[in-house]
Amino acid sequence: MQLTSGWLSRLVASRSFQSWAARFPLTRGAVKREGEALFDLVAGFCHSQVLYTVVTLDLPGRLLKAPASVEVLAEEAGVPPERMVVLLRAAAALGLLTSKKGLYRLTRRGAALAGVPGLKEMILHHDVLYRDLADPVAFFRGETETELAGVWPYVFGDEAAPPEVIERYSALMEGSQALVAEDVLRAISLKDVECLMDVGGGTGAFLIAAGKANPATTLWLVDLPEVAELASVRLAAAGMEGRSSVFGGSFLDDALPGGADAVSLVRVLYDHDDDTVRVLLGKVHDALPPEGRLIIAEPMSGGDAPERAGDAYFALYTMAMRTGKTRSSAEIAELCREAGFDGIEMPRPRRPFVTRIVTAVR
Ligand SMILES: C[S@@+](CC[C@H](N)C(=O)[O-])C[C@H]1O[C@@H](n2cnc3c(N)ncnc32)[C@H](O)[C@@H]1O
Repeated sequence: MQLTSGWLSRLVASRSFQSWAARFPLTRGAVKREGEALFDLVAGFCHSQVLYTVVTLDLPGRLLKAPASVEVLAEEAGVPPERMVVLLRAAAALGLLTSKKGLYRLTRRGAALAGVPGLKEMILHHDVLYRDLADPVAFFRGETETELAGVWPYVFGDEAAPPEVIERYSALMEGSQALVAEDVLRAISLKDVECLMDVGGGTGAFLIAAGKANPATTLWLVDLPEVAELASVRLAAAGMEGRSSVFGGSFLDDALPGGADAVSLVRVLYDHDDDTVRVLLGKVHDALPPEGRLIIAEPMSGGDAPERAGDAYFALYTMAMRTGKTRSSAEIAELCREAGFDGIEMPRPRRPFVTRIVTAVR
């Protein structure tokens, strides 16, 4: 429901109007829906914590094997039965579980939670984000020292982070890459691309998917040296050793290799501030030949039409990373133009919460 004028907002906020609208047949349906939506916002934190507990206790994995009673699940999870029933009913209310004849089982949404690649890991690493948001007013005032930057050490140019930290963030990205690659490769044809260079390509999951869909394309990956090593192993395991090259280095310090006719930046820009993005796009521009293509894919802000995933989740997440920023496709397009690109296109996103896409031509 959108209100554009002040007097209308004041009317809707008034108690007498609310009570009349909740009874009047033509408005009571909308009032009920608005009330429910408002209460969902009130309760959102509890919903997230129920989800976090369900995933931490691996209830989806457990119930995928067989339905189970409160008592069995309580025993297995080490939760008292009278508390377990509260958790299970909460998960049922959120559409994840259902119960029949004393047994809990997964709903379709619960089964999706068990099966969507990378989702479980994403939810589990939210413990850090939730700590960062524990005092949200201080967070928005910029008064907190957030921990999330520690999960992504490269954001402060810390390229020599401990291997376990690098492996953890790489696994997190690799796990969730399948959906991104699916949406990008559906939206964009790479069939005319002779050599695709995936910059900040992680362990190669996107490049492997692109390579499978385009068997004639040569595959190049650029990432920090430790990540590049992991990528070489993955590309070899995918049988793509012969058609791929991996470059270990920093796109902040080094020029990008020249010779590719397309460059992809998948979930890279939103890690960095505008100055770093300008430097990176400038290097991509230098590395591409005339008519070379740039493909940018990541979750984006809705801009003038804010949307839940981009503006009420990723924008907070990237802000907690400290150097990050969730931009709208229009903002990304503008940065591309500044770097000398044109021919900007923004294919309609299939699942904006997974990724949006901006493409440009050198
Ligand atoms: C959020 S991850 C995205 C990985 C992959 N593109 C994906 O979508 O799964 C960002 C990647 O950029 C890489 N990266 C960050 N700073 C970098 C730098 N200065 N030079 C090269 N790669 C960098 C990280 O190591 C990481 O693999």
